[in-house]
Amino acid sequence: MADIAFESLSRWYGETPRRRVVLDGVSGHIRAGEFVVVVGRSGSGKSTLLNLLGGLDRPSRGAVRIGGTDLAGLGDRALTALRRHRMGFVFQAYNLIPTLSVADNLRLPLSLNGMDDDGRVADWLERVGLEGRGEDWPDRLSGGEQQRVAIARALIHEPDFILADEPTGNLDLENAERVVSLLDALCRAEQRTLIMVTHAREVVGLADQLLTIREGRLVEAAETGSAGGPGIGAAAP
Ligand SMILES: Nc1ncnc2c1ncn2[C@@H]1O[C@H](COP(=O)(O)OP(=O)(O)OP(=O)(O)O)[C@@H](O)[C@H]1O
Repeated sequence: MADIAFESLSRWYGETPRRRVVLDGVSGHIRAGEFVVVVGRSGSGKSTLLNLLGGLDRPSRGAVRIGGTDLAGLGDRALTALRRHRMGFVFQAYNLIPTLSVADNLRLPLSLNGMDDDGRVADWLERVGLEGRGEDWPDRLSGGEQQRVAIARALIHEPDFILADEPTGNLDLENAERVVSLLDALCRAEQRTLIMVTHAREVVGLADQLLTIREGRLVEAAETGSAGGPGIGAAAP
């Protein structure tokens, strides 16, 4: 388990005079085991920040440190290894491999990490409420079911960090609530860090930390209010 620190993080595209700055010197600290929600308007830089924290992209300036290790000091192979072992990703479009069964989709991160099945696939299918569906093709599953497979796939190799980019973007309210509470519960049970980009404001109430981005900059908490408020499924006061 490790904290993530990011300092003066910037990402731009192109060169001056056409340089386009999409993330502009953002700093923060994410403690191991926290649920962090990233919100902001479309195009504000949320996915850009998530991709930098997850080592999917490299900053133009500034640093990301995971447990004190500066990602800039890692070559591409080391960065790939860090992502493979220590991170799990969940995207809006599920991104399951359509030519592999559900169970084989779950076996993929295991084999990439040199881990045996040892009942893990069946265990994770059960944890996400899909017991007995391992031999199905992904396209036989509903959107909500596919996203639950994607959650199992992101967690099965026991990563320290789960990065989720709009995981409920394609789902109706009922499935969205189920996916968010599943991710929250599964990460909290094992003290895994969960960083989620979302447009669903109701998720904010579940977060330990809220990062609000406006035009590439972090908005101070005092400007947005705290991360309190009722979450998905919370009883009305
Ligand atoms: N490869 C690229 N080249 C140029 N601009 C890019 C590139 N990738 C992203 N951008 C721009 O960076 C800005 C921030 O994009 P980002 O995907 O981080 O926004 P976002 O807040 O996640 O948006 P959304 O909520 O719509 O997904 C956008 O204006 C986008 O057009």
